[in-house]
Amino acid sequence: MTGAAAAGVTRPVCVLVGAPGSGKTTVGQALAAGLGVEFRDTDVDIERMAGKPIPEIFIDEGEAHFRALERAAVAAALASCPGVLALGGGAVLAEETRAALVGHPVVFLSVELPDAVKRVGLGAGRPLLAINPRATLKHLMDQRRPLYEEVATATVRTDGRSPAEIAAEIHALLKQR
Ligand SMILES: Nc1ncnc2c1ncn2[C@@H]1O[C@H](COP(=O)(O)OP(=O)(O)OP(=O)(O)O)[C@@H](O)[C@H]1O
Ligand SMILES: O=C(O)C1=C[C@@H](O)[C@@H](O)[C@H](O)C1
Ligand SMILES: [Mg+2]
Repeated sequence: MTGAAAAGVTRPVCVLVGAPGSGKTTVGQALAAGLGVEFRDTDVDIERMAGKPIPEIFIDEGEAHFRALERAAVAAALASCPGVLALGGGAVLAEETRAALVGHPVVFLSVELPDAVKRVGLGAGRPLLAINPRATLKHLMDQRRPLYEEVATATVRTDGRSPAEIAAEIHALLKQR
């Protein structure tokens, strides 16, 4: 038994970070299935906590309120998720969250703009991409790449690769640890 397990502390086997459309949810589900562990997504936790979809939180209470819910959701999940945990695309903007990720196995799913644009389409369900999705996505990705790299213990490229292939690479990386 590890020290953490002996102390009754639950930690994710893998935390996924990356831009909208990098595949955190899709790859995370495949990875969790392959490892036989639960999959958790902080976006889903936030919607449950707020009792409404993320676009409605942005409209009704604004982005600052959403980010506060997100910081709380990430902290709770890091302390209670025993499986694969996907964070929202903007979670790493919070210094508190970046600090909380230290010591966890964090995989940055990298994606370049052409594949990201294909994957998010018109940005449906992603409030930050509601206007001019391509330009906004480019701006978000440029701003956030250093933050994803700062928290990551490994980076896995996703361009032109299938979710199953990416999940298999992460599975192999986790086995090496
Ligand atoms: N490697 C891939 N190749 C092709 N399509 C992909 C790949 N990964 C994800 N997709 C598709 O791209 C879309 C976005 O993927 P997904 O929702 O998993 O991204 P995300 O990183 O969770 O985004 P968000 O930050 O908005 O939650 C989905 O339609 C998914 O099927
Ligand atoms: O990139 C972002 O800032 C976001 C990504 C999504 O996962 C959601 O967390 C929300 O739509 C905000
Ligand atoms: Mg997602």
